Amino acid sequence: MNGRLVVDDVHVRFGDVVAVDGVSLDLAPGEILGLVGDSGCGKTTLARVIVGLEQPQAGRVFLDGEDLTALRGARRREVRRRVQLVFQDPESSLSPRLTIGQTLEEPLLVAGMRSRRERVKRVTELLELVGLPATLAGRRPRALSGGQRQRIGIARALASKPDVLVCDEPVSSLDASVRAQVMNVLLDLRDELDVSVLLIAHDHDLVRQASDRVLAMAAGRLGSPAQALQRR
Ligand SMILES: Nc1ncnc2c1ncn2[C@@H]1O[C@H](COP(=O)(O)OP(=O)(O)OP(=O)(O)O)[C@@H](O)[C@H]1O
Repeated sequence: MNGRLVVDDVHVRFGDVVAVDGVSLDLAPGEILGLVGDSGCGKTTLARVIVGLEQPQAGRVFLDGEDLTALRGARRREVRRRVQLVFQDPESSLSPRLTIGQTLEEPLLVAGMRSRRERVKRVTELLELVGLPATLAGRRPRALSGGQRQRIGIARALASKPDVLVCDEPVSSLDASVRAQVMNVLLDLRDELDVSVLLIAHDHDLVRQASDRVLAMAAGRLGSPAQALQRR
């Protein structure tokens, strides 16, 4: 089973600010690992390093034994697609000009899926995976609710069939009433697709309920094992 993610002693600083200060963690295949911590403790920076949007000054990230920080060119793109980020704010991460279908087709095109018929079929599958009707494909983001938009954000991350999803505050922009629904989508996906999930949020209760294991981050570092909360 794929999806073992190992973060090994990652350091990131922005000028004088130490954002991530020697973080190591291990996400097992199919595991949901929670990461909690106050605003500014470095969670988003760590997420960006893991998905390759930020280059660490030191440390490495391995996916199934392969060092993601050392990969270049086509191999980098190939392995990178296996680790996808679900953004916090679907409002700003979805293009208002594109229909939902076009948004979901984009990563399929990048992955080389040339046949339009295949893409349309896959878009329908992706919508189904996140519990949305195929008819939404023709709509634009503004016609959708916040919860539906975040489901589209998750579907887009799933388009390239990743082994790892990094979810950075996936429900914090949503109303309390729809948070549980969107969290359930993530939990179902883990069971259905065997995807590993790094679930980042400041809401301890939400993370504890959804995760197999929870790590706490403060001032760029992970807490001692005594601070880590175990659900099982
Ligand atoms: N691009 C950047 N340039 C300069 N400083 C940055 C940059 N990105 C993050 N920082 C700083 O690094 C520290 C960690 O920020 P980060 O966004 O990773 O924390 P966070 O825990 O995700 O917070 P939040 O929950 O508010 O997003 C903060 O002090 C932040 O101001």
